[in-house]
Amino acid sequence: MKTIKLTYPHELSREQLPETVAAIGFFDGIHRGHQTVIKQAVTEAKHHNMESAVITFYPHPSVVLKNNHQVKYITPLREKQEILEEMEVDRLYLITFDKELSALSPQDFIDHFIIGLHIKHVVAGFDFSYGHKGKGNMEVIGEHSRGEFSHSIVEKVSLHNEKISSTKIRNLLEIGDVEQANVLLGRQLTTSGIVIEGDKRGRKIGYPTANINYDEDALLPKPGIYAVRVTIGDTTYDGLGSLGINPTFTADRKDLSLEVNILDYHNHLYGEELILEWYKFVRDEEKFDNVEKLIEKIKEDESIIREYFSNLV
Ligand SMILES: Cc1cc2nc3c(=O)[nH]c(=O)nc-3n(C[C@H](O)[C@H](O)[C@H](O)COP(=O)(O)O)c2cc1C
Ligand SMILES: Nc1ncnc2c1ncn2[C@@H]1O[C@H](COP(=O)(O)OP(=O)(O)O)[C@@H](O)[C@H]1O
Repeated sequence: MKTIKLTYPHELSREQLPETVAAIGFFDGIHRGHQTVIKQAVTEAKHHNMESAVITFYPHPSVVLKNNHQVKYITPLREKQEILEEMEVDRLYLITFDKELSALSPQDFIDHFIIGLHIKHVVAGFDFSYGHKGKGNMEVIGEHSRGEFSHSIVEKVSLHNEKISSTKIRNLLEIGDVEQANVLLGRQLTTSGIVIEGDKRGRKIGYPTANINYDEDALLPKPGIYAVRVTIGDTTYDGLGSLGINPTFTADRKDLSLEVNILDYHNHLYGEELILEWYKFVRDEEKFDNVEKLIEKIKEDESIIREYFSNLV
Protein backbone atom coordinates (compact mmCIF):
# COMPACT_ATOMS: atom_id res chain seq x y z
CA MET A 1 0.00 0.00 0.00
CA LYS A 2 1.24 3.46 -0.91
CA THR A 3 0.77 6.26 1.62
CA ILE A 4 0.44 9.66 -0.02
CA LYS A 5 0.39 12.77 2.14
CA LEU A 6 -1.51 15.71 0.66
CA THR A 7 -1.97 19.29 1.69
CA TYR A 8 -4.26 21.81 0.06
CA PRO A 9 -3.54 22.58 -2.75
CA HIS A 10 -1.85 19.40 -3.98
CA GLU A 11 0.03 19.02 -7.24
CA LEU A 12 -1.18 15.61 -8.36
CA SER A 13 -2.60 15.47 -11.83
CA ARG A 14 -5.77 13.51 -12.37
CA GLU A 15 -4.64 12.12 -15.72
CA GLN A 16 -1.67 10.43 -14.14
CA LEU A 17 -3.71 8.73 -11.42
CA PRO A 18 -5.50 5.41 -11.85
CA GLU A 19 -9.29 5.25 -11.74
CA THR A 20 -10.04 4.59 -8.10
CA VAL A 21 -12.79 3.58 -5.71
CA ALA A 22 -12.32 5.42 -2.41
CA ALA A 23 -13.61 5.03 1.12
CA ILE A 24 -13.53 8.39 2.86
CA GLY A 25 -13.69 9.22 6.55
CA PHE A 26 -11.60 9.90 9.61
CA PHE A 27 -11.69 6.21 10.58
CA ASP A 28 -10.08 6.41 14.02
CA GLY A 29 -9.94 2.85 15.33
CA ILE A 30 -11.00 1.24 12.03
CA HIS A 31 -13.82 -0.38 14.01
CA ARG A 32 -16.50 -2.67 12.61
CA GLY A 33 -18.45 0.27 11.14
CA HIS A 34 -15.35 1.65 9.41
CA GLN A 35 -14.42 -1.83 8.23
CA THR A 36 -17.78 -2.15 6.49
CA VAL A 37 -17.13 1.09 4.56
CA ILE A 38 -13.56 0.18 3.63
CA LYS A 39 -14.36 -3.41 2.66
CA GLN A 40 -17.11 -2.18 0.39
CA ALA A 41 -14.67 0.14 -1.39
CA VAL A 42 -12.10 -2.66 -1.80
CA THR A 43 -14.73 -5.06 -3.15
CA GLU A 44 -16.12 -2.49 -5.60
CA ALA A 45 -12.62 -1.63 -6.80
CA LYS A 46 -11.83 -5.27 -7.51
CA HIS A 47 -15.16 -5.71 -9.25
CA HIS A 48 -14.51 -2.76 -11.58
CA ASN A 49 -10.82 -3.48 -12.01
CA MET A 50 -9.86 -0.21 -10.39
CA GLU A 51 -7.54 0.71 -7.53
CA SER A 52 -8.87 1.10 -4.02
CA ALA A 53 -8.04 3.99 -1.74
CA VAL A 54 -8.78 5.23 1.73
CA ILE A 55 -8.95 9.00 2.00
CA THR A 56 -8.47 10.23 5.53
CA PHE A 57 -7.27 13.25 7.47
CA TYR A 58 -4.52 14.11 9.90
CA PRO A 59 -4.53 15.52 12.51
CA HIS A 60 -8.01 15.03 13.92
CA PRO A 61 -10.24 17.95 12.82
CA SER A 62 -10.74 18.99 16.47
CA VAL A 63 -7.06 20.04 16.62
CA VAL A 64 -7.82 22.85 14.18
CA LEU A 65 -11.49 23.46 14.86
CA LYS A 66 -11.42 23.27 18.66
CA ASN A 67 -7.77 24.01 19.33
CA ASN A 68 -7.46 20.61 20.95
CA HIS A 69 -3.78 19.70 20.91
CA GLN A 70 -4.01 16.66 23.14
CA VAL A 71 -5.73 14.34 20.68
CA LYS A 72 -4.77 10.70 20.99
CA TYR A 73 -5.68 8.07 18.44
CA ILE A 74 -7.13 4.59 18.88
CA THR A 75 -5.16 3.80 15.74
CA PRO A 76 -2.10 6.05 15.36
CA LEU A 77 -0.86 6.26 11.76
CA ARG A 78 1.38 3.19 12.04
CA GLU A 79 -1.48 0.98 13.24
CA LYS A 80 -3.82 2.43 10.61
CA GLN A 81 -1.36 1.60 7.85
CA GLU A 82 -0.92 -1.96 9.08
CA ILE A 83 -4.66 -2.61 9.26
CA LEU A 84 -5.40 -1.06 5.85
CA GLU A 85 -2.56 -3.01 4.28
CA GLU A 86 -4.12 -6.19 5.64
CA MET A 87 -7.48 -5.14 4.19
CA GLU A 88 -5.82 -4.94 0.76
CA VAL A 89 -6.26 -1.21 0.28
CA ASP A 90 -3.97 0.00 -2.53
CA ARG A 91 -3.47 3.63 -1.48
CA LEU A 92 -3.84 5.73 1.61
CA TYR A 93 -4.37 9.44 0.93
CA LEU A 94 -3.61 11.33 4.10
CA ILE A 95 -4.95 14.87 3.84
CA THR A 96 -3.51 17.45 6.23
CA PHE A 97 -6.42 18.94 8.12
CA ASP A 98 -5.42 22.58 8.58
CA LYS A 99 -7.14 25.97 8.50
CA GLU A 100 -7.03 26.16 4.68
CA LEU A 101 -8.63 22.75 4.36
CA SER A 102 -11.36 23.53 6.86
CA ALA A 103 -12.20 26.69 4.92
CA LEU A 104 -12.75 24.94 1.57
CA SER A 105 -16.29 25.01 0.25
CA PRO A 106 -17.88 21.58 -0.19
CA GLN A 107 -17.65 21.92 -4.00
CA ASP A 108 -13.97 22.90 -3.85
CA PHE A 109 -13.26 19.97 -1.55
CA ILE A 110 -14.89 17.53 -3.97
CA ASP A 111 -13.24 19.10 -7.04
CA HIS A 112 -9.83 18.91 -5.47
CA PHE A 113 -9.82 15.72 -3.39
CA ILE A 114 -12.36 13.48 -5.14
CA ILE A 115 -12.57 14.45 -8.80
CA GLY A 116 -8.95 15.69 -8.73
CA LEU A 117 -7.72 12.32 -7.43
CA HIS A 118 -9.53 10.44 -10.19
CA ILE A 119 -12.05 8.85 -7.83
CA LYS A 120 -14.86 7.21 -9.80
CA HIS A 121 -16.84 5.91 -6.85
CA VAL A 122 -16.99 7.09 -3.23
CA VAL A 123 -18.08 4.97 -0.27
CA ALA A 124 -18.76 6.68 3.07
CA GLY A 125 -20.80 6.26 6.20
CA PHE A 126 -24.23 7.90 6.44
CA ASP A 127 -22.89 10.68 8.71
CA PHE A 128 -19.75 11.68 6.77
CA SER A 129 -19.51 15.41 6.09
CA TYR A 130 -17.04 17.57 4.19
CA GLY A 131 -16.24 21.16 3.32
CA HIS A 132 -16.54 24.36 5.36
CA LYS A 133 -18.57 23.78 8.53
CA GLY A 134 -19.29 20.26 7.32
CA LYS A 135 -21.95 21.55 4.96
CA GLY A 136 -21.32 18.85 2.41
CA ASN A 137 -22.77 15.46 3.30
CA MET A 138 -23.87 12.20 1.74
CA GLU A 139 -27.30 13.58 0.86
CA VAL A 140 -25.87 16.33 -1.34
CA ILE A 141 -22.67 14.68 -2.60
CA GLY A 142 -24.40 13.78 -5.89
CA GLU A 143 -24.94 17.50 -6.54
CA HIS A 144 -21.21 18.15 -6.15
CA SER A 145 -20.10 15.21 -8.31
CA ARG A 146 -20.30 16.97 -11.73
CA GLY A 147 -21.27 13.55 -13.08
CA GLU A 148 -17.68 12.36 -12.56
CA PHE A 149 -18.29 9.76 -9.86
CA SER A 150 -21.01 7.73 -8.20
CA HIS A 151 -21.34 7.05 -4.48
CA SER A 152 -22.73 4.62 -1.97
CA ILE A 153 -23.72 5.20 1.62
CA VAL A 154 -23.11 2.69 4.38
CA GLU A 155 -25.83 2.75 7.02
CA LYS A 156 -25.18 2.79 10.74
CA VAL A 157 -23.52 -0.42 12.01
CA SER A 158 -24.88 -1.24 15.47
CA LEU A 159 -24.36 -3.75 18.22
CA HIS A 160 -27.20 -4.35 20.68
CA ASN A 161 -29.04 -1.37 19.20
CA GLU A 162 -26.17 1.00 19.79
CA LYS A 163 -24.12 2.66 17.05
CA ILE A 164 -20.52 1.42 16.96
CA SER A 165 -18.42 4.57 17.24
CA SER A 166 -14.91 5.75 18.02
CA THR A 167 -16.39 7.73 20.93
CA LYS A 168 -17.93 4.61 22.44
CA ILE A 169 -14.57 2.80 22.14
CA ARG A 170 -12.76 5.76 23.74
CA ASN A 171 -15.18 5.64 26.67
CA LEU A 172 -14.61 1.91 27.10
CA LEU A 173 -10.83 2.36 27.09
CA GLU A 174 -11.15 5.08 29.69
CA ILE A 175 -12.71 2.58 32.10
CA GLY A 176 -10.29 -0.20 31.11
CA ASP A 177 -12.90 -2.33 29.37
CA VAL A 178 -10.63 -3.54 26.58
CA GLU A 179 -12.71 -6.71 26.17
CA GLN A 180 -15.79 -4.78 25.06
CA ALA A 181 -13.66 -2.30 23.06
CA ASN A 182 -12.26 -5.30 21.16
CA VAL A 183 -15.78 -6.47 20.36
CA LEU A 184 -16.57 -3.09 18.78
CA LEU A 185 -13.21 -2.97 17.02
CA GLY A 186 -13.72 -6.44 15.58
CA ARG A 187 -10.11 -7.25 16.50
CA GLN A 188 -7.76 -6.72 19.43
CA LEU A 189 -6.66 -3.19 20.34
CA THR A 190 -2.93 -3.10 19.61
CA THR A 191 -0.07 -0.87 20.70
CA SER A 192 3.33 -1.25 19.13
CA GLY A 193 6.79 0.07 19.74
CA ILE A 194 10.45 -0.73 20.28
CA VAL A 195 11.67 -2.32 23.53
CA ILE A 196 13.70 0.19 25.50
CA GLU A 197 15.65 0.01 28.75
CA GLY A 198 13.82 0.60 32.02
CA ASP A 199 15.11 0.83 35.58
CA LYS A 200 16.54 -2.74 35.50
CA ARG A 201 14.44 -3.65 38.52
CA GLY A 202 12.22 -6.27 36.89
CA ARG A 203 14.74 -9.09 36.69
CA LYS A 204 15.69 -8.57 40.37
CA ILE A 205 12.12 -9.19 41.46
CA GLY A 206 11.79 -12.27 39.24
CA TYR A 207 9.59 -10.54 36.67
CA PRO A 208 11.69 -8.91 33.95
CA THR A 209 9.52 -6.58 31.90
CA ALA A 210 10.05 -5.37 28.35
CA ASN A 211 9.37 -1.60 28.37
CA ILE A 212 7.65 -0.45 25.19
CA ASN A 213 8.36 2.90 23.62
CA TYR A 214 4.85 3.52 22.27
CA ASP A 215 3.73 6.44 20.07
CA GLU A 216 2.97 9.49 22.14
CA ASP A 217 -0.29 10.03 20.28
CA ALA A 218 -1.52 6.48 20.95
CA LEU A 219 -4.68 6.29 23.03
CA LEU A 220 -4.13 3.66 25.73
CA PRO A 221 -6.62 2.12 28.14
CA LYS A 222 -6.67 3.36 31.73
CA PRO A 223 -3.60 2.46 33.80
CA GLY A 224 -3.60 -0.98 35.37
CA ILE A 225 -2.61 -4.61 35.00
CA TYR A 226 -3.87 -6.44 31.90
CA ALA A 227 -3.80 -9.83 30.25
CA VAL A 228 -1.95 -9.15 26.99
CA ARG A 229 -0.36 -10.95 24.09
CA VAL A 230 2.80 -9.80 22.39
CA THR A 231 4.11 -10.62 18.96
CA ILE A 232 7.83 -10.53 18.29
CA GLY A 233 8.67 -11.39 14.70
CA ASP A 234 6.41 -14.30 13.83
CA THR A 235 5.78 -15.57 17.35
CA THR A 236 3.01 -14.57 19.76
CA TYR A 237 3.26 -15.03 23.53
CA ASP A 238 0.92 -14.52 26.47
CA GLY A 239 2.02 -11.88 28.92
CA LEU A 240 1.40 -9.83 32.04
CA GLY A 241 0.94 -6.21 30.98
CA SER A 242 1.42 -3.25 33.27
CA LEU A 243 0.58 0.33 32.33
CA GLY A 244 1.25 3.03 34.87
CA ILE A 245 3.68 4.94 37.01
CA ASN A 246 4.89 2.00 39.18
CA PRO A 247 3.78 3.81 42.36
CA THR A 248 5.66 1.42 44.63
CA PHE A 249 8.89 2.92 43.30
CA THR A 250 8.05 6.34 41.87
CA ALA A 251 6.22 9.25 43.40
CA ASP A 252 5.47 11.44 40.42
CA ARG A 253 6.01 10.48 36.84
CA LYS A 254 4.08 12.11 34.05
CA ASP A 255 4.43 9.58 31.28
CA LEU A 256 3.05 6.11 31.78
CA SER A 257 5.33 3.16 31.35
CA LEU A 258 3.97 0.24 29.34
CA GLU A 259 5.72 -2.97 30.24
CA VAL A 260 5.16 -6.65 29.72
CA ASN A 261 6.45 -9.74 31.43
CA ILE A 262 6.31 -12.37 28.72
CA LEU A 263 5.29 -15.76 30.06
CA ASP A 264 7.76 -18.59 29.56
CA TYR A 265 10.22 -16.40 27.69
CA HIS A 266 13.91 -15.95 28.50
CA ASN A 267 15.61 -13.84 25.88
CA HIS A 268 16.92 -10.34 25.29
CA LEU A 269 14.54 -7.92 23.64
CA TYR A 270 16.15 -4.49 23.70
CA GLY A 271 15.70 -2.81 20.33
CA GLU A 272 13.11 -5.33 19.10
CA GLU A 273 9.77 -4.21 17.65
CA LEU A 274 6.94 -5.59 19.70
CA ILE A 275 3.20 -5.58 18.98
CA LEU A 276 1.06 -5.76 22.10
CA GLU A 277 -2.58 -6.85 22.02
CA TRP A 278 -4.83 -5.90 24.92
CA TYR A 279 -7.16 -8.66 26.17
CA LYS A 280 -8.49 -8.07 29.67
CA PHE A 281 -8.25 -5.67 32.59
CA VAL A 282 -7.15 -7.46 35.76
CA ARG A 283 -6.73 -4.76 38.43
CA ASP A 284 -5.64 -1.20 39.16
CA GLU A 285 -2.01 -0.44 40.00
CA GLU A 286 -1.27 -0.33 43.71
CA LYS A 287 1.39 1.25 45.88
CA PHE A 288 2.85 -1.48 48.08
CA ASP A 289 4.76 -0.97 51.36
CA ASN A 290 7.55 -3.23 50.18
CA VAL A 291 8.78 -5.22 47.20
CA GLU A 292 7.78 -8.56 48.74
CA LYS A 293 4.13 -7.54 48.73
CA LEU A 294 4.37 -6.43 45.11
CA ILE A 295 5.93 -9.76 44.13
CA GLU A 296 3.17 -11.64 45.95
CA LYS A 297 0.56 -9.66 44.03
CA ILE A 298 2.29 -10.19 40.68
CA LYS A 299 2.28 -13.96 41.38
CA GLU A 300 -1.49 -13.71 41.83
CA ASP A 301 -1.76 -11.72 38.59
CA GLU A 302 0.25 -14.40 36.84
CA SER A 303 -2.11 -17.21 37.88
CA ILE A 304 -5.19 -15.13 36.95
CA ILE A 305 -3.75 -14.34 33.53
CA ARG A 306 -2.55 -17.89 32.84
CA GLU A 307 -6.01 -19.14 33.77
CA TYR A 308 -7.63 -16.49 31.53
CA PHE A 309 -5.62 -17.51 28.48
CA SER A 310 -6.05 -21.23 29.12
CA ASN A 311 -9.83 -20.72 28.97
CA LEU A 312 -9.81 -18.40 25.94
CA VAL A 313 -11.28 -20.09 22.91
C1 LIG B 1 1.93 -8.05 36.33
C2 LIG B 1 2.56 -6.82 36.88
C3 LIG B 1 1.91 -6.12 37.89
C4 LIG B 1 2.48 -4.95 38.40
N1 LIG B 1 1.81 -4.29 39.40
C5 LIG B 1 2.38 -3.20 39.97
C6 LIG B 1 1.72 -2.50 41.03
O1 LIG B 1 0.60 -2.82 41.45
N2 LIG B 1 2.35 -1.45 41.58
C7 LIG B 1 3.60 -1.04 41.16
O2 LIG B 1 4.12 -0.10 41.73
N3 LIG B 1 4.21 -1.62 40.12
C8 LIG B 1 3.64 -2.71 39.53
N4 LIG B 1 4.27 -3.33 38.48
C9 LIG B 1 5.43 -2.70 37.84
C10 LIG B 1 6.75 -3.02 38.50
O3 LIG B 1 6.93 -2.07 39.51
C11 LIG B 1 7.81 -2.87 37.42
O4 LIG B 1 7.59 -3.84 36.44
C12 LIG B 1 9.17 -3.06 38.02
O5 LIG B 1 9.44 -1.97 38.86
C13 LIG B 1 10.25 -3.16 36.94
O6 LIG B 1 10.46 -1.98 36.27
P1 LIG B 1 11.58 -1.88 35.13
O7 LIG B 1 11.15 -2.71 33.97
O8 LIG B 1 11.66 -0.42 34.80
O9 LIG B 1 12.85 -2.40 35.74
C14 LIG B 1 3.73 -4.49 37.92
C15 LIG B 1 4.37 -5.20 36.90
C16 LIG B 1 3.81 -6.34 36.37
C17 LIG B 1 4.52 -7.08 35.27
N1 LIG C 1 10.13 -13.04 30.09
C1 LIG C 1 10.57 -11.83 29.78
N2 LIG C 1 9.70 -10.80 29.63
C2 LIG C 1 10.16 -9.57 29.35
N3 LIG C 1 11.44 -9.27 29.17
C3 LIG C 1 12.35 -10.25 29.29
C4 LIG C 1 11.96 -11.57 29.60
N4 LIG C 1 13.06 -12.32 29.69
C5 LIG C 1 14.08 -11.53 29.43
N5 LIG C 1 13.71 -10.29 29.18
C6 LIG C 1 14.65 -9.17 28.89
O1 LIG C 1 14.83 -8.45 30.10
C7 LIG C 1 14.51 -7.08 29.95
C8 LIG C 1 13.73 -6.59 31.13
O2 LIG C 1 14.44 -6.72 32.33
P1 LIG C 1 14.31 -5.61 33.44
O3 LIG C 1 15.17 -5.99 34.59
O4 LIG C 1 12.85 -5.36 33.71
O5 LIG C 1 15.01 -4.41 32.73
P2 LIG C 1 14.43 -3.01 32.21
O6 LIG C 1 14.15 -2.26 33.45
O7 LIG C 1 15.53 -2.44 31.37
O8 LIG C 1 13.19 -3.31 31.42
C9 LIG C 1 13.65 -7.02 28.69
O9 LIG C 1 13.73 -5.79 28.00
C10 LIG C 1 14.20 -8.18 27.87
O10 LIG C 1 15.31 -7.75 27.11
